[in-house]
Amino acid sequence: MTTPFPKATIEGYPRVGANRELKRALESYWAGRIDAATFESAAHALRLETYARLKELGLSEDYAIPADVAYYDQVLETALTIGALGGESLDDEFRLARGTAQAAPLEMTKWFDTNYHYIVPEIADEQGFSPRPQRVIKLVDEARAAGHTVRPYLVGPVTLLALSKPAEAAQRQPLERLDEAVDSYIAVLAELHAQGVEWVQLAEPALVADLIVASDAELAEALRRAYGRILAAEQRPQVYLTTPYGALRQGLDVIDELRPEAVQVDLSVGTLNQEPGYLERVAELHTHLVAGLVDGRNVWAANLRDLRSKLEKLPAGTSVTTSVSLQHVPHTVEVETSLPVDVASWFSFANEKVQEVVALAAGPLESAAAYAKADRAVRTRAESARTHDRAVQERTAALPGGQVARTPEFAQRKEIQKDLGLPLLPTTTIGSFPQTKEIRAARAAHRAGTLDDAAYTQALRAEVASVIDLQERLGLDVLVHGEPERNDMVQYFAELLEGFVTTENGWVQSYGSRCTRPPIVVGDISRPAAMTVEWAEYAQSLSSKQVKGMLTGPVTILAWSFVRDDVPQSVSADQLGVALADEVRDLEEAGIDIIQIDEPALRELLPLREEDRKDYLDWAVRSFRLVALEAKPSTQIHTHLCYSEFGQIIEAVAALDADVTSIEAARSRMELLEDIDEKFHSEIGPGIYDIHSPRIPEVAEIAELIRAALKHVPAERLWVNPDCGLKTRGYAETESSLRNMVIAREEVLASLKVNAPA
Ligand code: MET
Ligand SMILES: [Zn+2]
Repeated sequence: MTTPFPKATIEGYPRVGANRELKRALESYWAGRIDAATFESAAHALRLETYARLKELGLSEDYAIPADVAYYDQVLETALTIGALGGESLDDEFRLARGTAQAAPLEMTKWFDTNYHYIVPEIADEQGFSPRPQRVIKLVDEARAAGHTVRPYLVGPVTLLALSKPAEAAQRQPLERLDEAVDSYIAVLAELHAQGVEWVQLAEPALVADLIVASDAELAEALRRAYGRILAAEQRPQVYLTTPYGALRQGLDVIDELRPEAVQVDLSVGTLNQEPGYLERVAELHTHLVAGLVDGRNVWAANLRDLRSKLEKLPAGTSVTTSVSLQHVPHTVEVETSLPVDVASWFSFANEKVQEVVALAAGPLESAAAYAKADRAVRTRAESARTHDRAVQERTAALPGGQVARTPEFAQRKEIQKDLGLPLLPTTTIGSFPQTKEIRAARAAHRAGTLDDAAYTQALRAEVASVIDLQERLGLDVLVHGEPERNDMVQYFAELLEGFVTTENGWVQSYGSRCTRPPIVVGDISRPAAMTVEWAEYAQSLSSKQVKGMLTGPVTILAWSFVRDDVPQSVSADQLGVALADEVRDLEEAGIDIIQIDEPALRELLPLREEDRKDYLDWAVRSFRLVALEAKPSTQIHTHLCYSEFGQIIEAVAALDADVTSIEAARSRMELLEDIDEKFHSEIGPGIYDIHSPRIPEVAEIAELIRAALKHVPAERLWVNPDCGLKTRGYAETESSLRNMVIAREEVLASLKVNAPA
């Protein structure tokens, strides 16, 4: 007798803890304040608390609760479980994730199109795959001892290998190792079976994306190969194959042939809009269907009646789950006591989403109260003046459609901007200077009400003055005010714009122990008053050199917030575009001649499917251009990008039409610049040193990088700057690094003059 798949489940749950208990335990352990046993027992207590809570919220059937736990990252832990990396201990995991004094950590990159970052396994040719099921068995046992029958979770073999990369000098691509990896999965599953586990979750989100390493067809073929064997194994739990984050294409037909015992599909509103007909296609599957109806990646209360009608189009007996793991949303709305009351009822965080899943599965007769509450939330939100601002809508409706362009064009602007009087190879920084303990303490005290506005402003101004003084002493050409007033480059703007709310405890895991608190776009966006002018103006008053105004661009603001689900993102992007354009105008009026609009997240929102990308890039580029559209030709507009490789979207970066583009390049040793000349017209500041490391770059190596850049970009177009902002660094290293940067620039400049034809 086998246990049937539960009627209601979720794909995953936040791991850090409602009060960020795991974060604290991790950081205490890393700092040596607690030992391994204390750490493990804190993590163990947190897991059991989570299981008990989920049960209480309604996930009471056996195997309804996923044991998707990981200390650092689920990809890394799966790789350790199948023995793809060597090592398996706690310290092995942290060594791989965080590096040591001798060894660099593994790379980290974005998990599909979310703001979660996973650890990229690097697989060496000589690395065998030896099953290490103990980690998962331990989770099963500890849950059992507490009376819970949980469902072990592993990233599936196709996704694991598609997201891995070959170790240095490895000849073989990870996906070529699929058969070996599958052997190890089979062994792990056999061990789970021996322990009496009846369901295991294998997550295969790679199937919903067009990846650079493999096309949709290739991934579907890998799926066939891998699961053909996994499902043929005799000693195994029933397989729950999940496909979150989007719609399957060819993978869906393969799954229908393979027939794992249960299959999850993402049926969120967003995915169904992208992929019309998906609901009908999945309804035809010949397996137990688990409908991912409750949207796991946003914070909006579900329209239960609408979702229930979708569920009714699926075969009788279909189970209900979330579209993706709930790890992307905060724990609970309950603790948010300072949200406006009307707004609070529109939100569902993780716990509330669990209740939605349960109510959907039970139906409107059994859960009448939940449906009535959902109806009310849907109605009041649609009717609220907070979501619909007539003036904002009229303003964006009056904008020209399609692409917009700043005039005159770049070549003419460049002539006009010569009046800025900048030297050849100008030096600058990306914006933030170290956020000192004192600044953080002042911000906390101000928040807590123990430091009044005047004293807080005074502390910030003193910091700005010292940052300006430092840059003057170092001899930088274009200065910044240092951004001490910003807790975060997105939250700062969200707090000052209409149309956003921010939470007090809405933490979500970004990576490892790192959490962020994304603001929420609730409605139409506008700018009630200038946001950055007082700081830029004050900084400019202290120097005769130009000070750059510093703005975060529309795409990055949206990428690092929870967005609306009642309008397309392009609508919010246009609204942000014109709001920030007003800020540009006010900065110009305050005498600021250089304005930087940061778009580090431009690559992040790139859709998983190839055919959706053009559309995205069109509205993304448009929103940036709206910000700069009315800028005076004499105003030099900069942009800054980092955090990813931009090769794939380099044309869109060029299309931003900034006058100067600074871009992360030090780690790839200027590779990016190889064919930049044909694709790019603007001036460019490839990051000349890596700010992610405390290491102080030497003059010679910076000079070498500048020379490497000069091979691809003429001196008239080249800027010299670090890779990114300096807010995570200390002052001592910042000062030495920037000093070396300025000296290196002088050296290169001198040799250019010597070599120049008379
Ligand atoms: N202006 C910002 C800073 O310097 C840009 C950061 S990009 C992640 O911090
Ligand atoms: Zn950056």
